[in-house]
Amino acid sequence: MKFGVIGAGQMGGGIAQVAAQSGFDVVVQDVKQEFLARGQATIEKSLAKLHEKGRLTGTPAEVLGRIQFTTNLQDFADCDLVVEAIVENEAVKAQLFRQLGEIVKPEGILASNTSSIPITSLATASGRPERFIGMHFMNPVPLMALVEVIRGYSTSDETAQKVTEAARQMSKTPVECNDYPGFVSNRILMPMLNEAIQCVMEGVAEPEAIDQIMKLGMNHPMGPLTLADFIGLDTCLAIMEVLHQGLGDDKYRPSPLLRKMVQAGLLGRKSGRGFYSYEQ
Ligand SMILES: CC(=O)CC(=O)SCCNC(=O)CCNC(=O)[C@H](O)C(C)(C)COP(=O)(O)OP(=O)(O)OC[C@H]1O[C@@H](n2cnc3c(N)ncnc32)[C@H](O)[C@@H]1OP(=O)(O)O
Ligand SMILES: NC(=O)C1=CN([C@@H]2O[C@H](COP(=O)(O)OP(=O)(O)OC[C@H]3O[C@@H](n4cnc5c(N)ncnc54)[C@H](OP(=O)(O)O)[C@@H]3O)[C@@H](O)[C@H]2O)C=CC1
Repeated sequence: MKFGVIGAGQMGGGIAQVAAQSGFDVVVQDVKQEFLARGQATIEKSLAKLHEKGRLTGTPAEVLGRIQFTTNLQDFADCDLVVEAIVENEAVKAQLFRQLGEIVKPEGILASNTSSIPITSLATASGRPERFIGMHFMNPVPLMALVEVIRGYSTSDETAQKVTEAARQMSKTPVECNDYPGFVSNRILMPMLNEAIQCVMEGVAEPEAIDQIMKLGMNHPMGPLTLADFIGLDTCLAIMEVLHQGLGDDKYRPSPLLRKMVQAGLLGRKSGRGFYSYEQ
């Protein structure tokens, strides 16, 4: 299986790593060499950690050796499955899928790791809606068990079956759902994170207190504000916008504080500051 990944950010890097760990030949693309270098460094760190704990089959060098880094989309021509993990923006993703539909061999499957954007709409842009699907990995990809598999309106049974099988080969548990805004994962998770942000805005409690209450009181592994910083506040805002527009209910309105923080460039862990500060 030749496995393609577009975007070498936190999700794309993680997906490429896990695909290579499961023995696939992987090609990962990003728009600039510096983003590829950053993605490679993150993969190397994660592989070293897994190796140290005895949780890696083979050596980090063997796994890394199965990953080709490129800035050229033509390198996806002979891929059997390509997973897109670029910015959560429908117009940008649709434009990419129009190009990929022309480049990837006709029998190749195209998938999006989108958190919320309609799979059916991206499938139409790709020009191969039967061989298009949502393959939604969770962050951090090397540690999280779930892949949410989202069928678009025209996704074929064969495509769903192949992608489910690929997820299992990657030691993940695929769970299917239908194409509604935010699918299941983010329709339920993101309003909770948005509400935690609203609590900060209204002065209900300090961020640390909100996180502690949810960690100690509900046994969540991370508090909601730590998790929002981890996901990326730009991504959280983009998901809330899709929920708000797609479901047409004001209960999904993005918190004004979330909007303001994104406008200020406070994107969470990836920009060095969100609700908390991080070393870069
Ligand atoms: C937005 C979307 O569309 C969908 C989404 O993905 S939503 C986000 C979904 N994800 C979550 O909700 C994550 C919630 N958090 C968690 O489950 C946990 O905090 C976690 C699994 C991330 C970490 O587990 P934890 O028990 O808190 O332990 P923690 O000590 O932080 O990490 C465990 C180990 O894994 C390691 N680790 C963390 N990330 C790693 C990675 N990417 N690769 C390899 N190792 C990693 C840590 O270094 C740590 O190692 P040590 O034990 O040697 O210190
Ligand atoms: N963060 C999370 O927890 C999760 C995110 N997702 C989804 O995964 C996708 C990626 O998110 P995430 O990894 O967090 O985002 P990041 O910002 O970490 O990474 C996105 C990467 O894609 C690059 N990129 C942007 N546009 C293009 C393009 N046209 N072609 C190639 N590369 C491009 C970005 O470059 P640049 O820096 O220049 O923009 C960046 O390197 C989104 O759709 C998101 O909703 C899904 C599950 C969890």
